[in-house]
Amino acid sequence: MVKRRVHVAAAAIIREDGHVLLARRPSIVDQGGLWEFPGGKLAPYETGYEALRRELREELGIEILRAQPLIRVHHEYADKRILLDVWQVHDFEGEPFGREGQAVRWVPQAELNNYPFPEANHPILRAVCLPHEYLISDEEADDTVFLDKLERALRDDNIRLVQLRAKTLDDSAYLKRAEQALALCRRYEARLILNGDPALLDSIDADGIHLPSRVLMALKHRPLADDKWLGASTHDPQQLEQAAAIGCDFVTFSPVRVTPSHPGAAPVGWHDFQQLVETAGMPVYALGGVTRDDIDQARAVGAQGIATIRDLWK
Ligand SMILES: Nc1nc2c([nH]c(=O)n2[C@H]2C[C@H](O)[C@@H](COP(=O)(O)OP(=O)(O)OP(=O)(O)O)O2)c(=O)[nH]1
Ligand SMILES: [Mg+2]
Repeated sequence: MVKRRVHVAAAAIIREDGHVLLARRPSIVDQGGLWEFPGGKLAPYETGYEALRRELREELGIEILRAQPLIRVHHEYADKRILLDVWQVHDFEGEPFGREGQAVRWVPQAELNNYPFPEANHPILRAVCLPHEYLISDEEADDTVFLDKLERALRDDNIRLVQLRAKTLDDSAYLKRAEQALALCRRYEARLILNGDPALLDSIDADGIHLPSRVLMALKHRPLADDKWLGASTHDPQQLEQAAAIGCDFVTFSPVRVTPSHPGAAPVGWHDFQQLVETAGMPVYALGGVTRDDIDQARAVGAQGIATIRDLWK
């Protein structure tokens, strides 16, 4: 049987207080009774954005004023192949309500896990909960200098996702720094991801682990519980596939551009990056020679956003 292909535009409407708008699919339709991001199938000749605007008029009675791509998810159901083309809606007119009688609810991000979603939605939930900038900390000999720089990024640049990368520290110095960094991140409600062995989380209750690509490629299973974040560094299609196979929640992909830190590495460029992100099946941060000024460009080609050391670690 040749499976039907379905292209669906859906909306992640995230309020300023972080609540996300969900709707419940009527019990009689496909995936009935499950919660979803409002939206629906593209009509012939419609673009994703046009379909999004029409569906939200029809389903919620709102008029979208501004939206940006969030993530594209390809998923195979038993009866069809689906592309979920998900947009983050930044601005709309009207008060959303269930125009087709469906339940509609603003849900705090922390409670999203309590709602049953269709299988394809897993990466969307990751994308909704992750910020668009990922700060990777630089090598820093002194703890006090390190903490000052970290606090500056949290306070002045509003960073909410931090990777503690410190290859030059030994284990005990790393743990000591991680504890201090975690306390600081907690104060700013930022997440701290440790770069290293998953067993680090037994000693310190950080928010997750970031795997170097070499470690990623050696794993057979996801090495973390589901309530922690698992990230990984990737540089080619095989590593992206492996990240999906072991259930990573997000990845960085590098180098996208020429970067002084890795002068020998061939940059992939935005065009090829877009092809890689399209089938990644999880949020991807562009890394390598990119700055905050590149966030819109990165998102336009499907990325979650950018990851950087240089631009945010000052
Ligand atoms: N809108 C939406 N659809 C989703 C999500 N997750 C997911 O697997 N789907 C699937 C379920 C359906 O097979 C398909 C969306 O179709 P739909 O029934 O909403 O399409 P539509 O609004 O155009 O409705 P219809 O006129 O075809 O009945 O995508 C999601 O988060 N939002
Ligand atoms: Mg619909």
